[in-house]
Amino acid sequence: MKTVFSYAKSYKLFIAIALFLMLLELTVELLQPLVIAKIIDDGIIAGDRGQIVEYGFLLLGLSAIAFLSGITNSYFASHVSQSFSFDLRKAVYGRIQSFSLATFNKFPASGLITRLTSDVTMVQTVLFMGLRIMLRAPLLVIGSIAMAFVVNAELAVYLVIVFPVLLIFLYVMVKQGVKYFSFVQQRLDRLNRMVQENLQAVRLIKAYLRGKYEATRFSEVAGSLKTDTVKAFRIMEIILPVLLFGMNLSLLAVLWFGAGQIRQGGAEIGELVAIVNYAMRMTGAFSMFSFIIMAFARAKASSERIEEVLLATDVREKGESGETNVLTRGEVVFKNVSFTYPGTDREVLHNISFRLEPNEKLAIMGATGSGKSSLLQLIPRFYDATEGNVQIHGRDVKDWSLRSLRKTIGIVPQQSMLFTGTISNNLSWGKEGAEQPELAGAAAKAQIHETVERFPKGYETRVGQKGVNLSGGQKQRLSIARALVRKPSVLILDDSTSALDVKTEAALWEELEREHATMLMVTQKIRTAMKADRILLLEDGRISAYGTHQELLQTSVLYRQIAESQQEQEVDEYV
Ligand SMILES: Nc1ncnc2c1ncn2[C@@H]1O[C@H](COP(=O)(O)OP(=O)(O)OP(=O)(O)O)[C@@H](O)[C@H]1O
Repeated sequence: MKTVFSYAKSYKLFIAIALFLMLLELTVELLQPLVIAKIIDDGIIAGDRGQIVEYGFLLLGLSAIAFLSGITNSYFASHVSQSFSFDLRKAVYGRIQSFSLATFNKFPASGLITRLTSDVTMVQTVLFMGLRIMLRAPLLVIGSIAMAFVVNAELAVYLVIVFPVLLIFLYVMVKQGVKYFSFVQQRLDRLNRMVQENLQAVRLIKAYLRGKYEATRFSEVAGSLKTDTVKAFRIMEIILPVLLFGMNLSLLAVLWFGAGQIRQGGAEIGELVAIVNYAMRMTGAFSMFSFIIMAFARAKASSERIEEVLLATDVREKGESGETNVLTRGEVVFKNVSFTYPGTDREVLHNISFRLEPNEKLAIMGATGSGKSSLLQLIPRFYDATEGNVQIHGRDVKDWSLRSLRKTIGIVPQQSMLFTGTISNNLSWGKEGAEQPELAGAAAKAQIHETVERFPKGYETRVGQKGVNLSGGQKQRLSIARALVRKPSVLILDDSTSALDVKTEAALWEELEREHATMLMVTQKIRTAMKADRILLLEDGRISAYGTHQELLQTSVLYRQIAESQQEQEVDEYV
């Protein structure tokens, strides 16, 4: 909890003010029974109206102070807790953004969402309670006991007799509570993961008529969340009645022995009333305990989960900082590169070496799972090569700052990903502050400008979540335009033209050929690959062939087979 609550440090002054006000409210509250005792003993029983009025005004004054300090304390407590949760959320989000992919993959996305939302809310609530009632309740109990001893020590003893038992009971309950609430957060993670997956795959669920099956699965997951939450709350529900039972036993003892003392003249009525009043306040404080313990148990579980993110070790050798240089040369070199995904033991790339001069265009081909995407991911350092090195602009990628490196690379991923916003917003993602003509120019190269112009709102057309209102081909071309806006010196296209028709793809290729960028393009089509300067054919993570189309036709049996099969396919399609 230490790391999480260190984010409250910036609000030290406000925390001190809130705590001071809380103590003031508490002190006033503890003085009130004393004044009531005075009204009874010195005023009512002694028949002195002057004393009654004097102490009456004092009581009113104390109530006013308690009221005002209570309200001001609430103001500061909520200000501090809201600002704290804002800072904490920002820090967790920033940390997630800074993760290398290897670390990011260790956390399911739904788990990160729960941490950013409900876990942060839990610790925020506990900080608010801490400044408002969490300390107040135990202090009220301790203060009430102390004041009861001041009023009448013999009777006060009956208030503390049950204490050790109640404390042991509370300790056991807190431990259990933390355990069960941590289960509850895990269940919440699972539920989030499932909802996220289902909403993403809603078309698939409809197409495969899996709605009913998924609804049953959802009920099971939601059901286990319910069961664990009920279990956790049941533990908490036991706390209050047990505490109240213990306190009521004490109160009965106070009344019984207090009445005896009054009969024998050993105590005043006002004293007994004051001690009963303190006992009632203690009971009230105890009833707050169950809420506090519940919140504390949940916050402890939540803060541990948040700290998993904040304190995660993220191994990336270099490149986190450093100045941003504009890298424009554009050579790409792979030198004896082998690669194994972190946390696995199967090498997916073996001893890959090739060199691309600036502006050279490389087509990468290979069967599914042969390592094409894995190879491309090493250039922007989504992962680092396990052996050998990848060089760009004449230096090892690890020697550039990540910002410099990524600023000069344009990436079009295998699955086009667009964001909610306008088409313009999506395109300017490639280059912050890009002017409209730049966006339109890039869109024209990506063969999507005319289509966008035909939309009633043109570039201001809103794109739904993940581009739901666009076709697969339109999304692919917008993703390409987004990369081109950047004017990258290295352009990476990971099978990003699969949804384009032959004519559009040819026109796109003509534009890309003219682009001043070294290009690595995964493709399954020989017709596209043959236009590249070189072709790299991968087979099970190894280079099976490398050269021009003509060279590969001569040297690679596999390439020839692919070429022939695609030619036959085209003839079949034509016939
Ligand atoms: N994040 C990952 N963690 C572990 N293994 C992975 C990961 N991503 C891919 N792999 C494995 O690496 C191998 C190469 O996958 P890769 O995605 O590079 O192939 P590909 O040639 O791009 O395939 P496709 O044409 O289907 O996209 C596969 O065996 C795959 O199972």
